[in-house]
Amino acid sequence: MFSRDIGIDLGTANVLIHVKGKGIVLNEPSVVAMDRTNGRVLEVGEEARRMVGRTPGNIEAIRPLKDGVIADFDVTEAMLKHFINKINVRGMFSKPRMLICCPTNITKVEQKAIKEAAEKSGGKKVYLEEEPKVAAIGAGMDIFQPSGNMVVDIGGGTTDVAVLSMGDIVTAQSIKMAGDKFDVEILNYVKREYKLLIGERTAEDIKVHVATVFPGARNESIDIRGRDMVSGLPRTITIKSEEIEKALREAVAVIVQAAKNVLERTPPELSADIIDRGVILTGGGALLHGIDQLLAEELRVPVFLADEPMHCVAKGTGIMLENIDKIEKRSFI
Ligand SMILES: Nc1ncnc2c1ncn2[C@@H]1O[C@H](COP(=O)(O)OP(=O)(O)OP(=O)(O)O)[C@@H](O)[C@H]1O
Repeated sequence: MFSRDIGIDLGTANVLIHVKGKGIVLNEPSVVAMDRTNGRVLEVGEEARRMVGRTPGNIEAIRPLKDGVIADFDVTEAMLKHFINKINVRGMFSKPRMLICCPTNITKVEQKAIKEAAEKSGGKKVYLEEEPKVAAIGAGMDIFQPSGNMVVDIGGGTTDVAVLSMGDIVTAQSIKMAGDKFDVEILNYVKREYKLLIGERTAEDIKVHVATVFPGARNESIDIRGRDMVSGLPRTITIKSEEIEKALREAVAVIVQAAKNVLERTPPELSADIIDRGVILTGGGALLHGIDQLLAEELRVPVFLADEPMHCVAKGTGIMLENIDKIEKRSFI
């Protein structure tokens, strides 16, 4: 009988749960729909996401995690409980141990808040681990050798850049520039250039279907609908890849700079390893068209996109859970 320890990638955009021996059993957006009048939770995850920007006055679709930290503790707790109940932890033989991934720069208070929410949701013992480390493991890097490995994990709320060696982070930087901010940049561009108001979901569609961040690398277009700011009426416009490349230029420059900062602080022996092994990109933001080419050009090292980049952290928790007994002996957050 396998033990039911579980790993959770508690992300700003998505929550993934990995059960030891089973793999990824849950992958849902981090969204909760609530009735404002009585505080009741109406929907969680995919169902709630469909409501974003489409709710009547008394219903609110909330994203309880913002910039990779807990913005609304009670709602985060309700969301975690819902997801954990969904995978039926309580029906398990015994309470599971939980390994939860969080960004590198969250405060002790925020760490405690995440742990408490997981314990209240049925965790016997809850461990927290830093996201870039687990992402690197999930991407297949052997970070336990005395050699340099560099990972750039671009999520919804945060981008974590880290150089790892011998199982630990040597240099790292976590910035609040990632997928969500790309959406905001696109939304603002459309507002500025076309005087058209669009929603978050539409901005994300543009990012996924036509965006590129490497000049000339993509040539797509998409028809989008929104509300004309002057007439107040619905209007359709066509957006091209080259426009979005310009709209995202400043935002991606911030990520490039963070990667450069980390490389500048990396000991020379480890830098040499990174030239040989390259940089691995993980997280949903790594799927942004052209980001691998742009980073390779700017950093002058090979850059690789991980297999299934959005699953790396959850897969990494699975690998770490295999070694949970060793992990238990170490001092954890
Ligand atoms: N094909 C794509 N192109 C560009 N961006 C994408 C694509 N697919 C997903 N994304 C973006 O990836 C982001 C979500 O990634 P992910 O699930 O790794 O984040 P997260 O782990 O929830 O966030 P964080 O690590 O900040 O807590 C969203 O902003 C989403 O729009």
